[in-house]
Amino acid sequence: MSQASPPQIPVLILAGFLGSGKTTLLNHLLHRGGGSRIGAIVNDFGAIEIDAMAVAGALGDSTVSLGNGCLCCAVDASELDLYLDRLARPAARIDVIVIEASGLAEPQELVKMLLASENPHIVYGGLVEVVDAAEFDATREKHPEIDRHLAIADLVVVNKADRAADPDRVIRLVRTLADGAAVVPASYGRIDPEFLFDCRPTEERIGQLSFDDLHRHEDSDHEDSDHGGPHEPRGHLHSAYESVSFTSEVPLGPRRLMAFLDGRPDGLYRIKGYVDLGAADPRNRYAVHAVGRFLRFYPEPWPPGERLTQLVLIGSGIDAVALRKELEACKDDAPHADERGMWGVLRYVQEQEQEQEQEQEQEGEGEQEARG
Ligand SMILES: Nc1nc2c(ncn2[C@@H]2O[C@H](COP(=O)(O)OP(=O)(O)OP(=O)(O)O)[C@@H](O)[C@H]2O)c(=O)[nH]1
Repeated sequence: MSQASPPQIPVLILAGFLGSGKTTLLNHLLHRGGGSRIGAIVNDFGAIEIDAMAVAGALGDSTVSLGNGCLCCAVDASELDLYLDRLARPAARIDVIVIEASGLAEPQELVKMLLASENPHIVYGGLVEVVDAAEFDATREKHPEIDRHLAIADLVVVNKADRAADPDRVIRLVRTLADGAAVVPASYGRIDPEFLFDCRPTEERIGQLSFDDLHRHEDSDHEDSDHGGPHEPRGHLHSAYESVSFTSEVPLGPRRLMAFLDGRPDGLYRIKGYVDLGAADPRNRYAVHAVGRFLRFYPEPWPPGERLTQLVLIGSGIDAVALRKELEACKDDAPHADERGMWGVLRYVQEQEQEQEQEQEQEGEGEQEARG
């Protein structure tokens, strides 16, 4: 028998602003990762673990969920270590671990936590930043810190190329900010998995991401913001954001829900979760995603046994009490569906189906482009 120690498992960090497409990309990897066994740690910002639910089906017991708050603000790395231990045990036979950060996490904090890990079975495998090409300018304007995240990335995925008015301009701009890291365009996170499994930081980059350097980044955070709670370094994106969770056993009426969504305040940047539309469609639940002004519904059959509306709303300057009250007012358990009630919802399903059809047609083309 060989005495050689088993190879260390690379741990990748998948980061990127709210709604940029991290979960979509992770799901793509899980379905298209070839023979590699992927373990995932999913960190949700909201109290309901929507992202973890979205990947759990594909992974079974190789997913670990760290909900309700940013992992980057954990007091120490011990909780993360515990989960890494679980995934890295030889019996799990995992080849690569992906940590999906919350959309408000500070990537350098996560890198620091991984570099501090004493687990001999793992090695830091690089930072992947996902960028929403359609929202990039607006996000940078609001959060100039994003530039810093790109500067420490090992791979930047410029996602939602299908939605951006001029994706090439965004790609060029990202290249100037990404400090030599690889930059690949994508739609629906469909990149060649090889990019990730090969994105180990170069020696140069390990040097760049020394503790001293990361602390330096943290110091500058403290200078440029006046937000932040007692346990959160100021300047962290999430210090300005709040999340509201809403759960209901009573279905929501489609008309009422659409009125709520159409009138959502600008500060409410992200909504995600699952909605029970009751008699309007008893067979399906509706996954809902809002990112800025973008809104989509994805109907899918209810999993056996569970019928619950679960939503997470994330925004800055939002009125949590008022939002909860508005959602309460959407409840409607009328036994018969109002025939036209679903029209408003279906408008946002249809477009997505068309997009995906177009996407499927372009898929081969896109992958070729990503390779080039
Ligand atoms: N048009 C388009 N939509 C996309 C693309 N990638 C993701 N989406 C949609 O964008 C929404 C958000 O995607 P997610 O993958 O949940 O984003 P995320 O980064 O995990 O979100 P948070 O965890 O909340 O930060 C969903 O409705 C996705 O279907 C893309 O390339 N093009």
